[in-house]
Amino acid sequence: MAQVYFKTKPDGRAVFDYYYRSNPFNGGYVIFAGLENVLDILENLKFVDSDLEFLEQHGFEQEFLDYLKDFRFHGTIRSSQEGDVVFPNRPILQVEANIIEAQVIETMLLNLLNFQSLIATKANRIRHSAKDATLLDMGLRRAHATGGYYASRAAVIGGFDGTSNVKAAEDFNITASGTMAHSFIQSYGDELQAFRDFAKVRPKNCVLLIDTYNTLRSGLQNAITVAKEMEQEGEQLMGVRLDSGDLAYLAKQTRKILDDANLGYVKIVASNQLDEFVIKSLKDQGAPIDIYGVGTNLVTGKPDAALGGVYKLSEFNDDPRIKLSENIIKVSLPYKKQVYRMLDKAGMFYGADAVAMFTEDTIEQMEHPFDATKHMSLKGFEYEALLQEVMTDGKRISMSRTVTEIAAYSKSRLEKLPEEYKRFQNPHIYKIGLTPQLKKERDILVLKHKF
Ligand SMILES: Nc1ncnc2c1ncn2[C@@H]1O[C@H](COP(=O)(O)OP(=O)(O)OP(=O)(O)O)[C@@H](O)[C@H]1O
Ligand SMILES: O=P(O)(O)OC[C@H]1O[C@H](OP(=O)(O)OP(=O)(O)O)[C@H](O)[C@@H]1O
Ligand SMILES: O=C(O)c1cccnc1
Repeated sequence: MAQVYFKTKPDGRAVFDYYYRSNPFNGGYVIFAGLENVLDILENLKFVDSDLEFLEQHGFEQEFLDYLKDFRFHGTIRSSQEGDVVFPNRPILQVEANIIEAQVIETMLLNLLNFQSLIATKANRIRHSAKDATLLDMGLRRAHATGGYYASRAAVIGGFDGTSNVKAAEDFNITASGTMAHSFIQSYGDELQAFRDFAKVRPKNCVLLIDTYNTLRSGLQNAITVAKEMEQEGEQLMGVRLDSGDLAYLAKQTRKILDDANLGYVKIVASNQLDEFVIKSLKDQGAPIDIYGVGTNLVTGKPDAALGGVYKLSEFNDDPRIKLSENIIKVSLPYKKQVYRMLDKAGMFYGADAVAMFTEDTIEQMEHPFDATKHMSLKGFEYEALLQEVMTDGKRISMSRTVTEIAAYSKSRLEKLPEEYKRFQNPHIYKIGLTPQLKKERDILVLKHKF
């Protein structure tokens, strides 16, 4: 496509929208993640000699390859802030650029935003169940190959506290954490000696895995012995980890036995195929678990596996563009747009985002995108414009934000979303409406292209 654009309309200006059509996990929202990584790539995007040689072998013309040699992204990006709570069928990010530049970045942008938004959302659901407990990502070994790297980043944006993925911890400046594997204890055969050696070499943040042989009769007793020995050395055992069996029963027994041994400070860590539902159930059963380690279900976004975000052309050389579909919900929104979020008197999200043409300066009403009987007056509402310019002419216009800052922002945004949108069963549906002008212009284009 890029080579054809280069030969036929090299100066074409495009506007593309990134959005998704339905919430994952039957949930009520998505946590938008991956923006900083997209901006990093856009600032540094180029074709090196080996890329050009590869493309030459695939029949691309010399003139086009010469163009790619000096290729840089010079576009403008307007976007929701990374970490914000977002909803289906409204632009989350908008790219305004030369058509070749805007097209070449499509798959990279979708890959980063769809995956990280899926995992940040899953992480946030787990955070919702875990309440104030500590959450650790343990998923790299079960992740879809290199996806694990970005999953660890997204997990922290969604509310996790740390990761066992040391490379992600180093690169994204997030907390690295870990306990021990069964193989460590198996290698000794003698569980007590394994615990002793570990505690001696790594006394700080030491967590002993107690289910290799028998959780209550062997692992816990040996952990208590080592905890007492650590006290003699002026150290404290941080915790014990349960990784099998009935986690509620074992956590209650473990807590009682630790407390009876005057080890009230020793924390209980639990892992084993956890997700938001198991953690909620454990909480409901009163399991005294302080720290949850979550792997597979987090980093694979189980059971959904992908967020179906799309990248659709909405304007070309200042003319609106539309994509029709048999399925009315899949008809795209033409024109360059802005999205406004309605706030209630207390500054909480009211439950409605209005999509407007970028050129509209007052918005007074929003209409249901397809149901002519449904509309809502926006008069008297405070609102926020959600698509903010983050990149102009290929350059970021503000400092990049750290993962910790993004996570804090995400938390503050979620606090503004009323609880009924966060529940797991039949969450309240957040309203997305179109201004009458945008709806009218969309319908004119639908009729123009209809057969
Ligand atoms: N009290 C509980 N309430 C609800 N779910 C639990 C409870 N205890 C454990 N689970 C969950 O039930 C599932 C049990 O899985 P599984 O049968 O593989 O465990 P296991 O047999 O104890 O472990 P392993 O095979 O590793 O020895 C896991 O997802 C676990 O997190
Ligand atoms: O269950 P997940 O949510 O995916 O969490 C991570 C799991 O990975 C580890 O087990 P694994 O069997 O890989 O190794 P281990 O022998 O070290 O426990 C760990 O003990 C957890 O059980
Ligand atoms: O630190 C741990 O205990 C850990 C890390 C990754 C996977 N399973 C366990």
